[in-house]
Amino acid sequence: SRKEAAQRTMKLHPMWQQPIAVPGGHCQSPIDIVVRKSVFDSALKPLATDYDPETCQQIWNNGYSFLVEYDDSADKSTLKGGPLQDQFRLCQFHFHWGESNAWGSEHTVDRRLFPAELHLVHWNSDKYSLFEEAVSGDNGLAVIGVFLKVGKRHEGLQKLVDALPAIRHKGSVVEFTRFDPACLLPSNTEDYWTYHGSLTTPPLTESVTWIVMKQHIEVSHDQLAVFRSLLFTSAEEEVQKSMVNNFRVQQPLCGRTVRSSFT
Ligand SMILES: O=C1NC(=O)[C@@H](c2ccccc2)S1
Ligand SMILES: [Zn+2]
Repeated sequence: SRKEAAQRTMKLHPMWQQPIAVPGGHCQSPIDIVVRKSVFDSALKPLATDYDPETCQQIWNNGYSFLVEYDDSADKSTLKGGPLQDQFRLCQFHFHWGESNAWGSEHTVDRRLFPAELHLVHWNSDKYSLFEEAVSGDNGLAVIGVFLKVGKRHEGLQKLVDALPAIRHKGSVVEFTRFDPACLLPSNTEDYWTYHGSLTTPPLTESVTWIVMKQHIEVSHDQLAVFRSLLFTSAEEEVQKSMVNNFRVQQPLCGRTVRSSFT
């Protein structure tokens, strides 16, 4: 088809053919966080996460990233506080990364790129009864973004890294239990930027309260290399494409204010 021909010429994975714009989308993500333009808000509280490792269910390759999914049928792994008024349930976390350590994050800080970015995705269980409803609802989602830097090995991440070879191909899933995602948060959960934005993949809905942590976490070069051993493609496809550069480019701020919880 013309679309496939266009994708072939653009040599882009269908997913990452950057949509030119979302019709009427003035609150898109990710963005560049300009530190000196962020506005300190003393009303912003520390994050209050309360994650239950027993709700961890599986890890799978969805052809764009790998997701660790949690049982969100009850208020067991929750996020409150920060900029949020309501209680949010953790449904999954995943990462975005580059083919090299020079880039890979979705958000940037004063144009600085990080090699990867963790997203912990939560939905508003005070307002909605399902993630699918919250995705397109007002104040539906809260996503915590954590930057990754290459340095010392992250002991908590290793259990996840060891599971990746079993889900190399798109569509593969394995059981993954008793993982506490709190171990992936930086020690300082008081300092963050927050702004109103969107999902960074389709449906790109503008239902997200973004919470981007100021402090990064460190992972080793070898741990990040295992992320890059994953594939965008399923086992049947004749051409295997390595899962790298699965990030969206920064979007216009369109007059939005980024608040900071710290001075
Ligand atoms: O933070 C985000 N990262 C993504 O890949 C987007 C997404 C899309 C659908 C479900 C969960 C997350 S939104
Ligand atoms: Zn993401």
